[in-house]
Amino acid sequence: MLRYVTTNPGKVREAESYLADGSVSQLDFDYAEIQADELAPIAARGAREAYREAGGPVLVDDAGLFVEALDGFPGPYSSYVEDTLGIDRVWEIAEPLEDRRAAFRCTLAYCDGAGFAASPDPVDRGDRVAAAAAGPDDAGPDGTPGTDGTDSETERAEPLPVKLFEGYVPGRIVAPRGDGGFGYDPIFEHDGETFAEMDTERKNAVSHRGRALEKFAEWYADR
Ligand SMILES: O=c1nc[nH]c2c1ncn2[C@H]1C[C@H](O)[C@@H](COP(=O)(O)OP(=O)(O)OP(=O)(O)O)O1
Repeated sequence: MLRYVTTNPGKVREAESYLADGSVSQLDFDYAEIQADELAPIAARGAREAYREAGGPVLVDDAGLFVEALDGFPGPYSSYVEDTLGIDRVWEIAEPLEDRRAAFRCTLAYCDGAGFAASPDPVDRGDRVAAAAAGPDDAGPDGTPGTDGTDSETERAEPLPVKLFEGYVPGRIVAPRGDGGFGYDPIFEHDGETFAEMDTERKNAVSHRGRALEKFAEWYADR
């Protein structure tokens, strides 16, 4: 059973349509998020921690809103900024900007305790630490074992391999509109509609999470 690791029910709702019925369940686990400028190392670390917690395959979803004229703020800190300022005040910060272009980004990190380069023998998966690297197409710098050093919480010689999938959607920050979705959806407009004005199916067809899930689902089915 694959566990989709998040405390956010909005993410689960969107992920469900990409993951076959009954093959995945939510793991409501609040892994420690490291401080980093990019989502990939945060998601990769989270996936290793969640794998140890779950004892089986996990998919971690780390996402954020990046405002161009604010040098990517709030980016990896989107969750903290939503909880502290809230989206109305993020709109107030963006309103005076001439250029309100922004993007949502999502990184999915998959970890099952095995490597991914060679086709792994399912019987041999267990607790083995494989040295195989994540594929170059979808991997960020942290997808390759050894790049973030030894995990201090364990005695492992190498960090567990993690496979990364990234999704991105461009748009712009607008005054809040719509009741659907979650998080920053009411202030993020894509193609004339805010994400909060779209239903889940329409949002998935264009969103950062939809793109990342599509890549993951394709790889997962063929692995
Ligand atoms: O499609 C989206 N539509 C609107 N807002 C979104 C979206 N995707 C991410 N976001 C915002 C919500 C949160 O402020 C932050 C994600 O933070 P992030 O740490 O990945 O997730 P989280 O704290 O909500 O739950 P968890 O870490 O348990 O998965 O970006």
